[in-house]
Amino acid sequence: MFFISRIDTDPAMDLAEQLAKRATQALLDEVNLTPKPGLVDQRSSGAHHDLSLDLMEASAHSLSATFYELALVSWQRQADVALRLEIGKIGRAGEQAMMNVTHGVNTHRGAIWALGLLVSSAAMLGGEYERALNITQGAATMASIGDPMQPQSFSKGKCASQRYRIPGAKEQAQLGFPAIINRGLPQLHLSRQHGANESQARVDALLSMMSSLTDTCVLSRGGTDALSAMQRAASLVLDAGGMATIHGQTRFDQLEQIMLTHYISPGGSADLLSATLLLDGLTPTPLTNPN
Ligand SMILES: CC(C)(COP(=O)(O)OP(=O)(O)OC[C@H]1O[C@@H](n2cnc3c(N)ncnc32)[C@H](O)[C@@H]1O)[C@@H](O)C(=O)NCCC(=O)NCCS
Ligand SMILES: Nc1ncnc2c1ncn2[C@@H]1O[C@H](COP(=O)(O)OP(=O)(O)OP(=O)(O)O)[C@@H](O)[C@H]1O
Repeated sequence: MFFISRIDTDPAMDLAEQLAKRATQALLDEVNLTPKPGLVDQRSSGAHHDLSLDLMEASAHSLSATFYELALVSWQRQADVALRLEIGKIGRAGEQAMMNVTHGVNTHRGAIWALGLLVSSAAMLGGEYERALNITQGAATMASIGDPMQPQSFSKGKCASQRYRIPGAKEQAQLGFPAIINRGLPQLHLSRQHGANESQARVDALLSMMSSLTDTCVLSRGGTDALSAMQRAASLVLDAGGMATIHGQTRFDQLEQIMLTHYISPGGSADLLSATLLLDGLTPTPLTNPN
């Protein structure tokens, strides 16, 4: 007689593992996507003196444990202050773990925030979601609950938000990631439908977000003139047909020139591209209507 030994698997741990793997992969896919204007990619460090592809990849790998913990603690929980406190603590510990790996360089702060909230929301739903909106709405609810333990520290993003009176990373999450829902995901699906290859479609998605996002990375380095110039130039690439066309690629070169002249980098859009790729993998139904 044979006995089959059965090891019970824990659905919460299974989902947490899957979400952590996907979130880390989304960060790796974003940084490896080439060409990107002003950002670290496979060609160069763009407009960054303290970042490199190796550093970004090491940082992405270091965040797997944070995403796993965020998902595990959120499994089938309701959005409330208790959970907000827990994920705030894990998110800040993740920022610290990232800083330890990068020796103090900010590689992925905005990404921990955006992908962390999305991973948490997906786990709150117990992995049961059909559309990206289901996940972004839960993330928005969590982002809107104040964290009483949040330290009142200085940040360039907060400073730019207040100085120019524009929404930053926090507000983007509290509003349910409109840049992803209205720009990144629809553009990704549209470009694929129009025959762009996967890399071209992903760059188009990045450009679509760059054309409207009030990116505090850009504002703190270049002010409103640089932000407007970047938004305009990104939108011209898409107007010309996007990265799958010769005209689009010519406009992309012009955009890249603007980024390097102003020494600016769309870090916020890059974070939201990672989040777009994560959601696209979790909920592959297109947001656009092909008709
Ligand atoms: C909200 C965060 C990102 C801090 O934002 P703040 O603007 O104050 O700081 P900072 O300039 O250091 O980082 C902003 C980051 O967001 C990205 N970003 C910039 N502009 C935008 C924008 N308009 N939309 C989205 N992301 C943006 C940038 O890439 C940048 O890395 C976050 O670090 C935070 O508050 N964390 C606390 C931990 C927590 O509660 N975590 C819970 C979920 S994991
Ligand atoms: N491929 C990428 N290349 C560069 N930045 C990226 C990339 N992907 C995401 N980012 C985001 O951009 C942010 C870095 O922006 P930025 O360099 O403006 O931050 P900083 O270090 O606070 O400012 P500064 O470099 O002006 O001193 C990171 O926190 C990260 O979230």
